[in-house]
Amino acid sequence: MTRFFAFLATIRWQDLVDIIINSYILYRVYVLFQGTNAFRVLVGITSLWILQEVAASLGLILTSWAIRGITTAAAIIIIVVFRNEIRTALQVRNLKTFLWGSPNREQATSVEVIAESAYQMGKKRIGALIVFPGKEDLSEVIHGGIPWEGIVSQEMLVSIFWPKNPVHDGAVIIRGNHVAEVGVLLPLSQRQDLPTFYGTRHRAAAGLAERTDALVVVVSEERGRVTVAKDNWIKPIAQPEELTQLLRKHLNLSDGVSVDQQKRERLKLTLAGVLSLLVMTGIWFGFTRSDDTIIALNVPVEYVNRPPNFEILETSMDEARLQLYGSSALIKSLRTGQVQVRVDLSKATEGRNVFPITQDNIVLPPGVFLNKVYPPTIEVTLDVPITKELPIQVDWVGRLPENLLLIKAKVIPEVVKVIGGSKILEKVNTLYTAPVKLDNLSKSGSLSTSLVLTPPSLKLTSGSTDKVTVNYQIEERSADERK
Ligand SMILES: Nc1ncnc2c1ncn2[C@@H]1O[C@H](COP(=O)(O)OP(=O)(O)OP(=O)(O)O)[C@@H](O)[C@H]1O
Repeated sequence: MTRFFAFLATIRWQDLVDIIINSYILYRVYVLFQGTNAFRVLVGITSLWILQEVAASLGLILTSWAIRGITTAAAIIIIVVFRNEIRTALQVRNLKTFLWGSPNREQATSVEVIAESAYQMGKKRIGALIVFPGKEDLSEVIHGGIPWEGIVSQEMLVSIFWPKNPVHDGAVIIRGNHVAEVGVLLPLSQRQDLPTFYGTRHRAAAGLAERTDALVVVVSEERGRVTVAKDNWIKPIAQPEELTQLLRKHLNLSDGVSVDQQKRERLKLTLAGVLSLLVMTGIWFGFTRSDDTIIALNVPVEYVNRPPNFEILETSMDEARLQLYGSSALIKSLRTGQVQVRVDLSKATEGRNVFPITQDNIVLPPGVFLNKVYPPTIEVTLDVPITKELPIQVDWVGRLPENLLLIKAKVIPEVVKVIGGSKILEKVNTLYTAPVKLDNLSKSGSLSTSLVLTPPSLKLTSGSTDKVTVNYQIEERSADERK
């Protein structure tokens, strides 16, 4: 028991927030995608992944390797094949619905108006085909629609299907409280068991219902009967109330759904919430509480907040050796750059400064902890920058041929101004050019070369250039000199 409480004490508030945020994301993915094909495939991929982990833990090398390949390929395929469905699921009206609401519930379709219109059209023998999409994307199976942004009303529906209207042929698509498209061609059902008096209008309704999760209402021009097609069934509906009920259920509008169904829906969502929480807690434990692993890392030391009037002359160490520990999953995923050692120089003074390296100087990713650090202190010597004029000398290398003699060499400019730490510049009295090979020279002339700033902390003053010209004079040795 005491062990359990000791364990609880190690859980930080950040860990709880972490689990809650990720559980909620998982729960929202379920709410937005439930019932779609993409969701079913996602569940399949997750099951494959679990299977692969089990196979790996049992040591089934080939099986786990093969499942991993299939899972990776399937994850790419899901995005390509279901891109339209994913887009539809994410296409909600506002951020609030995306983060909080139920995607179907916000669209209050006037189901009574639609039911009333269907029976009115039936009475007047006006044929109609009305599609109510579910969660699945229809764009792959329907064709030829004309966009139509109009709020649903009895007058509008009747006038669209009025036989003299140019767009009365085909189906209308209802989204929320809008007629989204008119004149849409639906796929025909190939079923043999449909009654013979069902013509192409009814076959089109059955065809779309078979292929997708849409509900289609048909009004027969010949008989005036209202028929509904959904999944694999198609049946006449005698009363407007019954049609209203069916539409409410399909559109997930609560007051039309029975109390039982509402309860079931609530239970399903609660279960999804609890399951998301359990899954995320499990993943969190797997990640952060697996066996502790220790690693040693060499991390470059960063010196920050250097007072602008000082230069760093010398440091005792450029790297600190850290011994870190944490769960093996976190330690394995550790990348350079996630760990930083920083020494704050804001309070440093001229000369030698000693800084202790403690937990406060080290930035670690969450879940990774410091065990030891070497060295425990770092020495930093700071210096004040000054400007100094230095003569330039040519760095001759190699030898002239035996018969030649370098008489004179002049560097232009002869001096250059550099900026550097006062202690450094105390010891520097000359600046050299880049090495110039004597072996290549055969007669007097001039050449261009550059300056080498040594030590590298030196900088040229503005206006100075690191390019210099060397004019040199070479003469032949006399016979006596050669001897
Ligand atoms: N693939 C289709 N997609 C959308 N609408 C279609 C399609 N095929 C036919 N229709 C609609 O159905 C009408 C033809 O209906 P048809 O008489 O063949 O069918 P029906 O099932 O007997 O219907 P009704 O009882 O109204 O006569 C067309 O004018 C057109 O508006």
